[in-house]
Amino acid sequence: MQKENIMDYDTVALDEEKNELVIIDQTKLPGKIEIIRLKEAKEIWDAIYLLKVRGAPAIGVAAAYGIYILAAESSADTYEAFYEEFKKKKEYLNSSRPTAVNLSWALNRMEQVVLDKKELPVAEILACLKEEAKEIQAEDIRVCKAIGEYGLSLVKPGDGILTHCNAGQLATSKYGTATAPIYLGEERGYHFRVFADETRPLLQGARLTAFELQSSGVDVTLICDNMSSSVMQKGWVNAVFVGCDRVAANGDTANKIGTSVVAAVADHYKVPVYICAPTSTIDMDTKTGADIKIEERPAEEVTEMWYKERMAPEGVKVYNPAFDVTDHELIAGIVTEYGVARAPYETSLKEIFKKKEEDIRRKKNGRQ
Ligand SMILES: CSC[C@@H](O)[C@@H](O)C(=O)COP(=O)(O)O
Repeated sequence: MQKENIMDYDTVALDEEKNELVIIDQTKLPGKIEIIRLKEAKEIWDAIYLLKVRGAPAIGVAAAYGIYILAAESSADTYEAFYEEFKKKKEYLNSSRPTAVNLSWALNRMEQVVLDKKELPVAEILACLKEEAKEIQAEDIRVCKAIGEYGLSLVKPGDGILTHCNAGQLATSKYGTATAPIYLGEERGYHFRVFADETRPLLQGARLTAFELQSSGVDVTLICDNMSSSVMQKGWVNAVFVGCDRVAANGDTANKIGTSVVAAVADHYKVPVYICAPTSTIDMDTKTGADIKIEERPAEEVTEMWYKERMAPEGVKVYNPAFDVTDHELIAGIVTEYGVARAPYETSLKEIFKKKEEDIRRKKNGRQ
């Protein structure tokens, strides 16, 4: 049955009975809320590549359910055959998009289950895989909420907040990352004034962020990407909150193309830029932003997508990187579920991971 509000839908879900991945087709938003069901490897790969499901954490959750669904269809009767098939499917899904580290992070976590449960029959390994995928999603919700609390401590009621792309509920399982402080603040009467960059070329800010914030009753104003300087110059922005696709060990951050422009402008106007980053998006194996692979996407996204008529001359050269890297020097803080990391990030991010390890150890001991 059609629900009234986009916020009442799950961005990503598993239909356990039918063994299908259920997602909102985000390419149809905001015009149409269309729920689609996926089962085949190619369908899941396409959904991620074509941005039907997008945003680093949501991609991770979709990949976790996706690999479980594919594994559950396996007819392999030995562990070796099952694992061989699993690895091929995992590599295939992992090739759908290169920049958001949550994709490989979630798939590696799922593979670890297959390795750890080696001694069990395949049917039991499958049950463990399903639990792990569900836990990845449940964790995503807890993590976003914690990021929201830490983010909220950085702003005050009535503040103007600018965001770029969509790091909202539609990019996660709930709350979003960059929007989590906004949603929690809204519940507590902070009444932020939010500016959402439209985010060319695919308009995630206009189609998704403005849509979900407006649907939640948040005071949101849509601006074109070239207007951030104007609103900051007027003193309307107290902080920038953005999400990320991969944070390197030195704090350099890849996020949607245009984020580094916003950060450079914010630096000029002395507006702090906060990167809202679940630890699943922090890649300590990547030293600096220069080591992050930036996805390049088809020229048509720039020249014709979303337009009734072509917006550029036929045959014109187009450069269409989907992400850019914001230098760590432009970042005031990296807001994680374990607190806010500040420069120097090499040290503070290590401290964040230490807290995470302690937390995992504590929880494991509590269960024993
Ligand atoms: C919480 S989502 C963080 C990022 O993934 C988001 O800001 C972003 O850049 C999304 O890009 P997209 O190409 O739409 O997947």
